[in-house]
Amino acid sequence: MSQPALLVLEDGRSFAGTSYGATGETFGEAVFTTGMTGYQETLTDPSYHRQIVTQTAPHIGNTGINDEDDESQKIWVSGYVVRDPARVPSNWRATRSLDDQLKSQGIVGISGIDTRALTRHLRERGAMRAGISTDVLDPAELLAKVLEQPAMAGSDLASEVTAAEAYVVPAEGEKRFTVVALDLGIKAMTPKRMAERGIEVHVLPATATLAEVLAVNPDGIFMSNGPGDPETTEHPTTLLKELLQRGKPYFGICFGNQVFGRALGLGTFKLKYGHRGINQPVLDRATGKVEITAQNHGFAVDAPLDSVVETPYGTAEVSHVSLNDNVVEGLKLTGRDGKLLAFSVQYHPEAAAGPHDSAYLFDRFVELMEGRA
Ligand SMILES: NC(=O)CC[C@H](N)C(=O)O
Repeated sequence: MSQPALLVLEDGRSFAGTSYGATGETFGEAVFTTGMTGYQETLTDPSYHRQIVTQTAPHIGNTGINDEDDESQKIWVSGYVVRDPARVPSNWRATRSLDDQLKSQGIVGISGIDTRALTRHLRERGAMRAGISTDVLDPAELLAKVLEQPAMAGSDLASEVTAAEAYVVPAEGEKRFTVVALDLGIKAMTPKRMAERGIEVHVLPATATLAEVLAVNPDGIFMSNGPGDPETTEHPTTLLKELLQRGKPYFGICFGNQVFGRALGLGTFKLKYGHRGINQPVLDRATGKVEITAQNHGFAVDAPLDSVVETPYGTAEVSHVSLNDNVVEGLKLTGRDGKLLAFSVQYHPEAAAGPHDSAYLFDRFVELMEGRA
């Protein structure tokens, strides 16, 4: 029997629907993602920790859940909003239904609401705190609880998702390089993309010290995606400054782009409703090429697109830009001789899910470590 459920946003807008996944109550920042496929990767991306995710695609769950596509050990979204869930999953890899997976992991969701109206509301008013409940069906009562929740701005969440212990992802084939990857909420596909290129990846917890990083004797440093406000990344930012000072090649993705920006002396700010989906156009300013990218970010680096910033480590510039709204999508650092020293992107070249246009960035990291970039 389906049970009624209620979604309430912090500005008082509410949507009555049907329970989906687990019953109970949950809170988080309401955001939307436009990916028509890849919900399994979305749900298990640690960057979605403490967010209630709405899928703009109306039919979700069609391909069920399989044993291959998880990006981490569990589902991280705090709540899930779907217009019209599949009643029967159908895919040769599916081992269970999305509904069962949400239930077994205690993820509270809601279905049968007008997700177009919700998305338009979030686009106009901005991402905001929200709650879903099957216990409290009175909007005013649930709103009072929503208003007690912490805001995403100022939230330090990487410590809640990072690995407890360091681990190694071995290189596939011949080992060519050793990289330290600081886990701020890393997705499984990221070390895999490096391993495929002969990189042995030492994934270290977000709290790793400079001494612990140097003990690995890495050829390069990587910082991952992750949840929360980049203004709270004091430790990784200081660590990165120390590593750039030592001339270590660096590659960062998403949160790792924001940490890089902060290490270079740039600020970060919260976007109104962020970029989430797998069809986001980005311009590579050096080549004029457009990449269609996977994205999931609510914050961005604050820099004029034509800025050339002299830093203690080299010259920093904006390398990539969003063609939807001109948000900074990548940074690069070059030395006096014009050679690349470090770079990062705000989007997801590991492409899980998403198009593979940006895979060249992992090759660029290899070239950087080879001294050929
Ligand atoms: N996927 C990410 O790394 C997101 C980074 C950061 N938490 C943001 O929302 O912008």
